Amino acid sequence: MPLVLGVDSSTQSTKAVLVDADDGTVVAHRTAPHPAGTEVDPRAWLAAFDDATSGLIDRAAAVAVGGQQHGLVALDGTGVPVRDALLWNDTRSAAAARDLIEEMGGAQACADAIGSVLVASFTATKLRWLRDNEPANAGRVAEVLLPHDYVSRHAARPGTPAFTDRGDASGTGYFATAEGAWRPDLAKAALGHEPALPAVVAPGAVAAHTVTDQVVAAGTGDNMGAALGLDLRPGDVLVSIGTSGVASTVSRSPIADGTGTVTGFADASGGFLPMVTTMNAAGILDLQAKWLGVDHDHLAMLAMQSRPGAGGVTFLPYYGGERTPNRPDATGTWTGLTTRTTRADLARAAFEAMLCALADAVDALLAAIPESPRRVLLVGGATRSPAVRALAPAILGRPVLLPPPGEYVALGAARQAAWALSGAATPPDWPLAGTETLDAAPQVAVRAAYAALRDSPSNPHLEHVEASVRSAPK
Ligand SMILES: Nc1ncnc2c1ncn2[C@@H]1O[C@H](COP(=O)(O)OP(=O)(O)O)[C@@H](O)[C@H]1O
Ligand SMILES: O=C(CO)[C@@H](O)[C@H](O)COP(=O)(O)O
Repeated sequence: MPLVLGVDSSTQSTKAVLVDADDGTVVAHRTAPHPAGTEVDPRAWLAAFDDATSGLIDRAAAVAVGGQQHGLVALDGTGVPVRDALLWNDTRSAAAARDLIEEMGGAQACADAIGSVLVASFTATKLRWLRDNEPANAGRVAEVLLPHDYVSRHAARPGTPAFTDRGDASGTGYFATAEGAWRPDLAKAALGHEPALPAVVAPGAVAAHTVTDQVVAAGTGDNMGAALGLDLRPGDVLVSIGTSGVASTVSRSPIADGTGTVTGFADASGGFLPMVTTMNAAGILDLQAKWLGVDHDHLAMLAMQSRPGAGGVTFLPYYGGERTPNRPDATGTWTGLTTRTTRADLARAAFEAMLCALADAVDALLAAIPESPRRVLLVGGATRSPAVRALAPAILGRPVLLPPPGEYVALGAARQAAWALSGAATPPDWPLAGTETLDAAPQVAVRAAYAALRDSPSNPHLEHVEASVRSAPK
């Protein structure tokens, strides 16, 4: 029974799971926190990797790292970061995204080239921001990595050249996703000169070895890792509620959505991963709990004391700007507050707003793919909340499958490690037992109230970016 180690270097923490390669049983797990913020010294992720994998990695025959997508780890000629990494949820490069889209010939041309329409999350936009705002730093950039590439190389023997996979590469903005090849010309256009890019390792292949000769697999983006961990099939929709809110599915063919709502990523097993991402998800609950001075259990209890519609309170949860819809400069907008509004209503409104944004994401995803929906699965840190579990099927308007509590990105990375270790053509079959079905009557009125506010012409952030994308040349 060989053991394999899967790691999720996600936005808020590193999670490591040690897994039996034969059947996917988790035998041990550890986590280590990351610094907060949208700009982080990437060496903190290496320290968190060392901490979370300590005592586990020595027991593993193979290891793989899943990581938060996008982001910019810019290294100088000696491999030292030229500045702190910019994360996927840092919106300072929104204008750079608009410029690059225009230079590529408009939104549809951009989607045709890379599979997605650029938003501030994508690495290419951060390279352009660096070129325009920190030219001295930009000039020192010799190599550009994604967060998971940087951590994977740390796991490998010193001197190993950097490597990545097509899943995470598809979120850079300089990777032709349908063809599976870098577009170094696009990286050069963004940065001003051509940086070294990591080798793209095939799904299931051995990418490198550790200093003690353990196999290191390619690793991937966290959402691709979750799809692998849950063995997602076409028609399955995975809703993940972590720092980001994500609705994703796997598909055999690429998409190119010129509206920018659905990003057309590659997955970690040779197919594609159409996906809709919101920037504000579990953090909405964190903030609401802080404002009300309660913990998460109390917040959930309060929310369940209110009624559907939260006593008329509705809000747009765009606290950190938003990506879907594309409103990077937006802020939160609360409506419907009266003298009758209670603390319970305020708590309830937070769950409803978070889930309405995710329901929009699911609808947009389903509208963009040819497959009819098979199953909707729910994962991520916020599923620990009983109120999320109670309200998700009601707001999503369909039954939701809740896999047993687990770190599914890390599990997917472990499955990739086991795949590379086996040398087989396909990943090992790991059964998923104990999935619970959540069901509730759909709350159509709650979604209608949210949609009315989201699309209200009086919303100060509505026109700005969406209009600029619409008017980009075809
Ligand atoms: N009981 C809970 N109720 C609501 N939210 C929770 C609970 N436990 C954890 N969370 C939230 O889950 C989030 C972390 O989820 P996770 O999927 O690990 O995020 P990421 O992968 O982005 O690092 C945090 O924002 C945290 O507050
Ligand atoms: O930007 C995206 C997807 O495009 C995010 O989903 C990041 O990949 C971060 O994920 P979490 O840390 O929230 O899981």
